[in-house]
Amino acid sequence: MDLASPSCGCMSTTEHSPECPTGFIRNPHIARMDEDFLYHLGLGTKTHNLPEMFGDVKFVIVGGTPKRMENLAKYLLNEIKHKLPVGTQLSDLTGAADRYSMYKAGPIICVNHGMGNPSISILLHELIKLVHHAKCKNPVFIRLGTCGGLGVPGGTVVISDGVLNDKLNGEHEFKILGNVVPRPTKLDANLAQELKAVASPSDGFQTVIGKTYCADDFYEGQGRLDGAFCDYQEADKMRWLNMLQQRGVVNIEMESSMFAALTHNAGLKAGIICAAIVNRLNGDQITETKETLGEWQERPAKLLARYIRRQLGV
Ligand SMILES: O=P(O)(O)O[C@@H]1C[C@H](O)[C@@H](CO)O1
Ligand SMILES: O=c1cc[nH]c(=O)[nH]1
Repeated sequence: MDLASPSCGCMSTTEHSPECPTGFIRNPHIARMDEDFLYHLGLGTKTHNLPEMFGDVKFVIVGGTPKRMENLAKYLLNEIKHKLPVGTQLSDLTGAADRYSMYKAGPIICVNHGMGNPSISILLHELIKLVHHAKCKNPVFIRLGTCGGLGVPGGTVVISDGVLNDKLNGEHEFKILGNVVPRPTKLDANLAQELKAVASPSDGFQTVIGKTYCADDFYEGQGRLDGAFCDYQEADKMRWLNMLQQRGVVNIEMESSMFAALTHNAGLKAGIICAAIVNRLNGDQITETKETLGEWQERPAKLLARYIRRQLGV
């Protein structure tokens, strides 16, 4: 399969420059389509005026659950002091699609991605097409989530500066037409530093930067001993976790490799900021109270709000 010669003038189909003139999508078929309907978002180029609805979007925030994204949008709305048009309220913009939920807080959209790489992949294809069709200018994509920490206590905020796959390299292996197509899982280094720069010693929690290991599931894929199945021993698990730690891995979650590979392929500035909800060197079960988990999950949102306010100058 020849995937090596993009028409945009970039080095290759896997290394587009952020200034790439073709926009965010790398698909010549789309321009030939009469209509592009983003099925899982319930939005289309004919049914909706996407530039009018989303042309002002500067930040695309994704995270697992619909409720977290709705609460985040409410919080950010207040933080950036944005007033919704009179007579309107924050509501799910995905209409009848009923797969993902999307909330718009001025120049920010908050969308839930479900669990795992396949789920976030569908969403990102459609979000990347959305910002393309809406003609958004330099939107920044950020995944805001939870993770297992590696050698950091629960409540630590982890900013990713790279993503490793199960082969311990910085690629996501896409399966396309029966071929394995590796694409780099690169995140924006400046964005990681910008997010870290808004953390403060007075926050009452620590914020660290490190590598993220992306797993395909929560249990055996992350070396847990508490899944329905387990054919290895505690010592095997610890050997693997220690080996990951030696490679610079600070956290483990389930969407980072797809997120990094797709946003990088689109030439988008992108980053990942997560709250660790367990230190995997100490155990597997998540046993904190709902209140504690809720407070921990607000921590990355606080840093995100400071970063966005700084960018918007508000
Ligand atoms: O961002 P969230 O908290 O939804 O993501 C992590 C990774 C998995 O999707 C999920 C597993 O509990 O949490
Ligand atoms: O341990 C954890 C916690 C949250 N999400 C994960 O994928 N793993």
